[in-house]
Amino acid sequence: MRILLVVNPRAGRGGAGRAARLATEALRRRGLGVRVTTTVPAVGELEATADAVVAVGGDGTVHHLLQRVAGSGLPLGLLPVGTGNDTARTLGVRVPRGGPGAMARAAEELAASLRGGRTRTVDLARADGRWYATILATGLDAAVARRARHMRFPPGSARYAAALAGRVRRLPAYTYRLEVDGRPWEFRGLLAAVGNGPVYGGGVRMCAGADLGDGLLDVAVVAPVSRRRLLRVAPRLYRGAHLSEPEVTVVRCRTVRIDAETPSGGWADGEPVGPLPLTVSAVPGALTVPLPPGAPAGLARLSR
Ligand SMILES: Nc1ncnc2c1ncn2[C@@H]1O[C@H](COP(=O)(O)OP(=O)(O)OP(=O)(O)O)[C@@H](O)[C@H]1O
Repeated sequence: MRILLVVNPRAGRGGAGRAARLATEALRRRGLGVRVTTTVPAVGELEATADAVVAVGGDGTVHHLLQRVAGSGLPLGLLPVGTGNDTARTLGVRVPRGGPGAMARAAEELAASLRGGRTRTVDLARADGRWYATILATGLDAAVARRARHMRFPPGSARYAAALAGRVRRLPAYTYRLEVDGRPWEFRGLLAAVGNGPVYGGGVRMCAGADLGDGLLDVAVVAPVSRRRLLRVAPRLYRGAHLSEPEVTVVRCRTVRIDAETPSGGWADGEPVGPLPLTVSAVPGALTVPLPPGAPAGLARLSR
């Protein structure tokens, strides 16, 4: 079995090189062939030279790889060394925290999953041809994603909270025009988030009910709120407990067209996707991921 590690030296706080060395050792010890690269190969080259590919980086690294592996059946493993690591959280992959021991454990787990050879498929979303795994942000959250991308401090997922704090002085209200499975829906909103998975922004569970195996998108919209109210509710976002608040509405659908005059357009997996309008569809089973050897039966349920 040939594994290609795609390493992003810019991810997180620069631990990607070390993580890649640990993963290489762990994989070779299990008899797997390993190649390491810092550039994402074209899809034909990937399929011809690798039996599985691993993203050693954060959500941006995974996002760039999704554009190559989605729909191909080529398994994508993760060694999450980014800032937010929301795709890893979504897929139940351990995010190494607490020094070298944690990184070594994550590398061993990854190698054991790939060696085991069991995989499952999960849904992806596609926004005007761009694949993503987590959530497409628009409105306030797109502005937060844009700001977080240009910040170097604080490290880790606290960066998104800091970016939000910098955006709450004047909260926007946009006129949104959605088509949800063809049905028009117009409202004034602070943001609208289109979730394939439940989480973005370093652990914010905006679309907490999103299921990677249901073939559906969870569209969470938030009505305009005061700064005071937002700051009060914000901590609940990390538990998904905001969903019962009166300003929050969630609808499930296969396809949504989303339009609003916002300055930041759409951002998915922490990356810019483009200006609105965007049409997003759920694509069932588009991503194949390795399954840990002791994975519970509940995960295998997602295999198609
Ligand atoms: N193949 C690629 N081509 C161009 N840019 C890339 C590629 N892979 C990653 N990047 C860029 O590198 C930057 C940092 O990578 P990444 O997003 O993986 O780490 P991070 O920002 O620390 O983590 P996270 O996204 O989890 O918060 C991102 O802006 C991303 O767009």
